[in-house]
Amino acid sequence: MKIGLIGCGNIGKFLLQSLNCDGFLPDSRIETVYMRKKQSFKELSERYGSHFCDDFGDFLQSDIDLVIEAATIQAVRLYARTVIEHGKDLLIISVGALADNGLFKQLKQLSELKGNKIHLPSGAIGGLDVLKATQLTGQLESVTITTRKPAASLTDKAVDNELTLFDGPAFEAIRQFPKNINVSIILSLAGLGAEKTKVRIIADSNVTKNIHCIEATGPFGKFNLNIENNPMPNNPKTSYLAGLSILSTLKCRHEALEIG
Ligand SMILES: NC(=O)C1=CN([C@@H]2O[C@H](COP(=O)(O)OP(=O)(O)OC[C@H]3O[C@@H](n4cnc5c(N)ncnc54)[C@H](O)[C@@H]3O)[C@@H](O)[C@H]2O)C=CC1
Ligand SMILES: O=C([O-])CC(=O)C(=O)O
Repeated sequence: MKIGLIGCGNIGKFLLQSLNCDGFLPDSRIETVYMRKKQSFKELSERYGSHFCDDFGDFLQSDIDLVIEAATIQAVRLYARTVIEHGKDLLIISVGALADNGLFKQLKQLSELKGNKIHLPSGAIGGLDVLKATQLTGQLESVTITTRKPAASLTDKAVDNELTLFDGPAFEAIRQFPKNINVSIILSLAGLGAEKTKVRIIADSNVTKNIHCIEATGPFGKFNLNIENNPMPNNPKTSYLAGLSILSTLKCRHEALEIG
């Protein structure tokens, strides 16, 4: 699989290392990277063996089948349509962009029309299989996620113990915390939507991990998931699992046997 990557930050470099240097998926390689800091091209290209470019047209013309977005919600708004219009599959990790129902529908319709796939990995959480199964049959009544991160990842304010920064629906949570609560939107897409999915965000001066606690209830029963994620070394806002979930999504893409 020939991959194009948008964004070369924390997750982007993790993917370059995993695919191009460590060979975790022997049939997949990042061929081209679109990023804006031209001064790092030479060094990065020597390290990872990919072609780096700052012209989006050149990026799309390069020999790639699938584009991975690992940048920002704004980058999804800017580039997702064009990627699909050019007949490429797309994997989005800044999935918070899809809280915008209009954009979500547009991308879905466009990919159906072009015969391309859009992959939305589970990111820094799990349990989406439970939400999808229960939602499909009207068995899901409530979904809540409580996210607790080291205070400095969420606020400049001094926090003594803990401070609840947000308590409300997912669509508003992602508007206020676009770099910290993409997980609430993948939950919304799998379950009850961004208006009914409830979110609490807590800045905690006593934790070093990114902790997500998910509760779902309905006639099916009750579901609880508590995940304590180690952060990525260079961006403590982002959990290591988010990068791993992209590798897993890539691996499953063409497999005959599907688990879960
Ligand atoms: N779905 C999930 O569970 C998770 C999603 N994320 C999201 O994944 C994304 C990437 O995370 P990190 O790598 O940790 O962030 P990062 O901040 O380390 O890297 C993002 C990179 O994208 C670049 N960038 C920004 N706008 C761009 C544009 N228009 N075109 C090209 N490059 C652009 C930045 O210069 C930066 O180098 C973020 O949006 C983050 O919020 C992070 C963790 C979990
Ligand atoms: O990485 C995490 O734990 C969650 C996160 O930043 C996000 O959902 O945007």
